Amino acid sequence: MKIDGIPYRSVWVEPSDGWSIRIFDQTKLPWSLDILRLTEVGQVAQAIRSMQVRGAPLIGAVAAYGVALALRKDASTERLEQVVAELGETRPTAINLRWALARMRAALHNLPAGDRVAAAYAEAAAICDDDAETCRRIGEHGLPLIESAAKDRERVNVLTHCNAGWIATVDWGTALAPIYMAHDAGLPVHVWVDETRPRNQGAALTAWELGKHGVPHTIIADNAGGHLMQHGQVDLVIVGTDRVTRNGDVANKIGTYLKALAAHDNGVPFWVALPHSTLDMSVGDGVAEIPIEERSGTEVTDLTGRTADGRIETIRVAAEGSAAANPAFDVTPARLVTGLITERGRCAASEAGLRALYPEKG
Ligand SMILES: CSC[C@@H](O)[C@@H](O)C(=O)COP(=O)(O)O
Repeated sequence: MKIDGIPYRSVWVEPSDGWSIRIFDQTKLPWSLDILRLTEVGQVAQAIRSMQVRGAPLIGAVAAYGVALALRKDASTERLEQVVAELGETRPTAINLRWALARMRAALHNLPAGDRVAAAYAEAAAICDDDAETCRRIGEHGLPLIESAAKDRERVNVLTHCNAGWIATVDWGTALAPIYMAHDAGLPVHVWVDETRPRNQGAALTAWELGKHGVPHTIIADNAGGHLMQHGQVDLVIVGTDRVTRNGDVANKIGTYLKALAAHDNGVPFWVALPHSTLDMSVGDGVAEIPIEERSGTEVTDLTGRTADGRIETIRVAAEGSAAANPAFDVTPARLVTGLITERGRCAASEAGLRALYPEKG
């Protein structure tokens, strides 16, 4: 996608700068567009943990390049196993991270050590190309939902939660891909952007992305969605996901479950967009089995923003001395999900639906 007319992906390599890796520092958006240069696997792990890079597909892609950076120093089998294990621990909920690392391991394990660095860069690049094309196809398969909603409305109101746009993937995004395609096709799409406390990925990142692409949108407090649905102001919900189980349960940013409950109560279609790398067929019951990341309580008690004179500052908004809990994801049971939008088409959020689209998945 483009920023001020210049096409970008969310991660890229600079061969002319020692094959170092570039990402946007997402903790600085929307205030400044800082590009980070990563040359060591430790920097990659830190960028994932601190959420300088985030979004399920993107952390997988960046971790893949992290393997390549690590192997430049030591391409032994022992180091390969170690770095795959270490990067896999950086964030627990998004399965894309482990999917990408398993793919790297499978591609590299049986190669002679001397061939591994070039093969690692090539495999990481293939993961990126795969993700960009997969997300483009998710857009194509989600577009008809917006097209049909547009037939009897002056404006189609889509509500989304967190950021499942192009900066959460390598390109296009998952939940936002159909929205970009609808907007580009001239459809009158408008997006309700949940602010997404505590880290504000909606207000900071989704709103920034949509604004750069010229897509009409309005930021709302997380608690406003149910009210808007009761008053007929939401035509459909589209969210991304960090892991979908074989039953069709959906892990996504904390607060997604409450949106699904409100959508169910109001008869609003609730769609989930995902690439194949987000499917975890080894898990059945998502509520019981998906590990939910617990992050620092300071993300709840504090807020970061830009002051009038341009400084980025973090201030405490909570009462002094109170404890804060910060589960970063929740699981929406399949019964609340209208359907899944994948790169292979749409399906029911169920084992039968997923197996029909992905017969090769174990
Ligand atoms: C295409 S991204 C899908 C999900 O990763 C996204 O909705 C989300 O929950 C991101 O969480 P984050 O904690 O910001 O990495």
